[in-house]
Order: sequence, then structure tokens, then C-alpha cells
Amino acid sequence: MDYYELVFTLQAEEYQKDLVIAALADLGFDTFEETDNGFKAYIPIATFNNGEMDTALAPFLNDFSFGYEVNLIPQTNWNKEWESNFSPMTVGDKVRVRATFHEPDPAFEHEIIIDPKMAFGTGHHETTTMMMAHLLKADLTDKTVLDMGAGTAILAILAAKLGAKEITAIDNDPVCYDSSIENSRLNDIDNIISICGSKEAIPDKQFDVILANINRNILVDQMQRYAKVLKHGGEIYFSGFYESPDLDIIKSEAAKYKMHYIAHKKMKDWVAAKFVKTNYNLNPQVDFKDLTTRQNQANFDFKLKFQIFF
Ligand SMILES: C[S@@+](CC[C@H](N)C(=O)[O-])C[C@H]1O[C@@H](n2cnc3c(N)ncnc32)[C@H](O)[C@@H]1O
Repeated sequence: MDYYELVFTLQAEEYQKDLVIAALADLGFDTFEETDNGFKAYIPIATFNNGEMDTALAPFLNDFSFGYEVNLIPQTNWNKEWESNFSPMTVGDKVRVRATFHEPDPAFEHEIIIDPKMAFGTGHHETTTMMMAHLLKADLTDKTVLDMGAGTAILAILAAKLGAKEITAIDNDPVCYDSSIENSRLNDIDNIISICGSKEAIPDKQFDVILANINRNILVDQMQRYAKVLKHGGEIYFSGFYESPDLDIIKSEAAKYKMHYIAHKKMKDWVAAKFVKTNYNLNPQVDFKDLTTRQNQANFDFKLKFQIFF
């Protein structure tokens, strides 16, 4: 498979970068790479018929003041292309994500080996980093986890390393499905069930924890299904959207199905938010943003356990 590589050079327009990346992701671009003065975006050339790509890009690029250059990357060069750009990344002092061709670093408790090829999820994107940071704080021991929009399965692999009993990793992109299987094998993990599909592929069972780093519209569309398969008291983590206006939209959609906002992390303009499913309405007067200290969190967990809500 050959790819288009779009090279964006930004100067004064740096602040528009995330908006352009989000718009490109909506068109099907699924791999992005930061450069010193902008970013590159990749998509299989088969996605567009002749001339269709410029037509698809025109409406939103007209709103911005910068242009782009298009290169054609044959599949044979793809691995070299990302290998030269992929550097190991860390989340806190416990987790390091590296590729097969990097040396291991025993200083880290968990090393995740990722061979991303064309799948999203090397850990470098803010949404992935924040989802990993949430997971590091969660208690996953013996839990069942659904990783929706799994990409490389980076979150599923971290969940397995943190003690989850069984992880179902679903992605509607066949390339991600293959990547999920390959990366689980590279990390010697045998309790990740990889599935290629969308919300109809979510098994009819109850999960303790759900992870969904996709985008606002897909999350809203799939919300009811998530609520159906999330256990009472279960945790659900969402990312792939912005603080404003997306977070409020996600909060109110989730609340329709008794999944209540607890807290969120923010990097650049991206957000990763934690919700809990409960039959009890949380008092909207209570500002859950201040549930950041261990004590407050412990109080909240106690109240959740005993279903007492203010
Ligand atoms: C932002 S990436 C997240 C990848 C990885 N979970 C991470 O955190 O880095 C979103 C993923 O969702 C997948 N996706 C998009 N729409 C989907 C849908 N309707 N059902 C399942 N997966 C979907 C994409 O193929 C992509 O791999």
C-alpha cells in the first residue's frame, strides 16, 4: 500500500495546528508526525480517487492561511520513514514506550514495545499520553477492560501490564487490527482479544473499565452502547476531543446513560476525562474538579461504593 504524505509548514498559524489535525483525522488521516516547523500527515493513496484529495481538503484549508506539499511514499519506504522519526517516550517514571529497534531500558517498570506501521498509538500524541496517565492511577487488577479505537493496542497492552484480567481491543481499521495482534505478541501478552469492527462488534458482556480515545462525534454516537456494557460502578475514560465545546457535549451525553463526570486532564487543547457509571444522580452543585486530592478521591470512592451521594 502506498501513502500520501502531506507536509504542513506552520509559522504564525501554530495555534491552528490541532484544529487542522482534527479535520484531517475526520477525513481519514490516521498518522501524524510533529516536525520542527509543523507536522506531516499520512493517508493511503487508495482512500481518494484521482484529484479527490484536494477537493476534500479545500473546504477547511480555505479557512486557514497555510499551504501544504504532497509527497508519495511507497510502502517499501514506510518502515524506514517512521523508524527514523520514532523515538522512545516515557509516561511518568514507570512506563517507557519503545520500538523493536530501540535498546530496552531496565530502569522502567513497564516497557511497551510498539511497531505502529500505519496504526495510531505510539504514545507521543497527547491523548494517548493522558489516557496512559489515567491508567497508571486506576486499579486494574483482575479487571475486564474494553479498549475501543485501540489503534496499536498501546492502552490495552498497558492495561494488561497493570494487571487487567482480560482486555477486548476493538478498531474498525484492519491495519490497526493487525497491529494490535502483532503488538500484543511483541509484548508477550496473551489476554488481549483483538476485534476488527465498530460498536456492533462490542461483545454483549459487562466490563469493569472502558477506554475510548476516538473523537467527539464517534464517542457521542457510541455512548449508549458503552453504557450498556459498563458495569455499575465501572470507570470509563474518554479522549480524542477538546475542552471547549466538546467536554460539555460528552458530559451531557454520558449523563443521559448514568455515566457521570469525575475529572479530566488537559494537554495543549486535548482532553482525557474520567467518568463513573452509577444509578444515582450526582449533585450538579458539587464541583468535581476539586476531586484531585487523594483524600477527596477516597471520599468519593467511598460514597460510590456505598451509593451515597451527598
Ligand atoms: C486516536 S486513535 C487512538 C489509538 C489508541 N487507542 C491510542 O490511545 O493511542 C483512534 C482509533 O480509533 C479508531 N476508530 C475510528 N472510528 C472507529 C469506530 N467507529 N469504531 C472503532 N474504532 C474506530 C481509529 O482507527 C483509530 O485507530
